[in-house]
Amino acid sequence: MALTSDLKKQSQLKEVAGIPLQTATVDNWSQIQNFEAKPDDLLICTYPKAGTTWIQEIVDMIEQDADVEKCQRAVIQHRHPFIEWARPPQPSARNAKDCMVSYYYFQRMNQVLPDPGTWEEYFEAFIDGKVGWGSWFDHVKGWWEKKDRYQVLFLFYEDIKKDPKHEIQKVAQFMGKNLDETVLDKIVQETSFEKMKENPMTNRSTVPKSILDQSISPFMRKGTVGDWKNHFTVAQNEKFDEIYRKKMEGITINFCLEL
Ligand SMILES: Nc1ncnc2c1ncn2[C@@H]1O[C@H](COP(=O)(O)OS(=O)(=O)O)[C@@H](OP(=O)(O)O)[C@H]1O
Repeated sequence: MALTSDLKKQSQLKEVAGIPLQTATVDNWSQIQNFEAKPDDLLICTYPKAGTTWIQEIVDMIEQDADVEKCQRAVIQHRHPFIEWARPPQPSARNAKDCMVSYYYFQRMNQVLPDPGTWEEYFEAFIDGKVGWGSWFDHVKGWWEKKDRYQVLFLFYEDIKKDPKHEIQKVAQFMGKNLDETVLDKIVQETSFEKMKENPMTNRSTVPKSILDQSISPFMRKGTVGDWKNHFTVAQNEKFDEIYRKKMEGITINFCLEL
């Protein structure tokens, strides 16, 4: 308990160009900024809680031709290290409302991120981009505007949820892989929420409780589209939609908010 609250106290974020980030990231920023990708590197660029772990597992399963044993070689955060963790594009977007709810629970259970406060407080902080890794709006707008200029595959969490086979096929094509039907079906099965929730290489169960306290909220929490409806009040929803319209003006992007 003491360790937990000490970590929480040290979990204040610092900023780079106005974007709140973890202290270790900010302290190593020059090294991170100098990262040079190799021509065949594949970057997964997700807003927190948008389905990072899901797309990481899908990409690894594609690379390994659905060899489950090979995908068990290490935990997901080692198979696909985070550049900004200073131990070192494929943006995946998830609708802002579900991201907000998922992030709120994550900040409650993650002892190295600041305490999110009440849901009402968090709602305001998220809208203002005063959360780790900054504004959802800036992330999505930034990548959406760049997607046609670079070799970028823009994916939506909600689409993967709706038709995983079709979306996984799209990722494989982007990676230049031709998957036969059996391999594809296996990837769909192995990357389902239920399977990944039970898989110690993806469910973060190997991370100590002093860092991720899964008794507060599991890392693999619900994995659904539309959980925001259980959290947003009518007034919050109206306010959010108004802000969304303003911030996303001129962006022709359609997020699915329920299935
Ligand atoms: N296979 C699969 N299917 C559906 N949903 C899945 C899957 N794997 C992870 N998830 C859900 O994604 C949310 C976690 O997002 P991230 O992996 O981006 O989190 S993190 O930023 O890396 O901490 C988190 O969402 P919530 O359940 O809404 O909290 C996870 O449950």
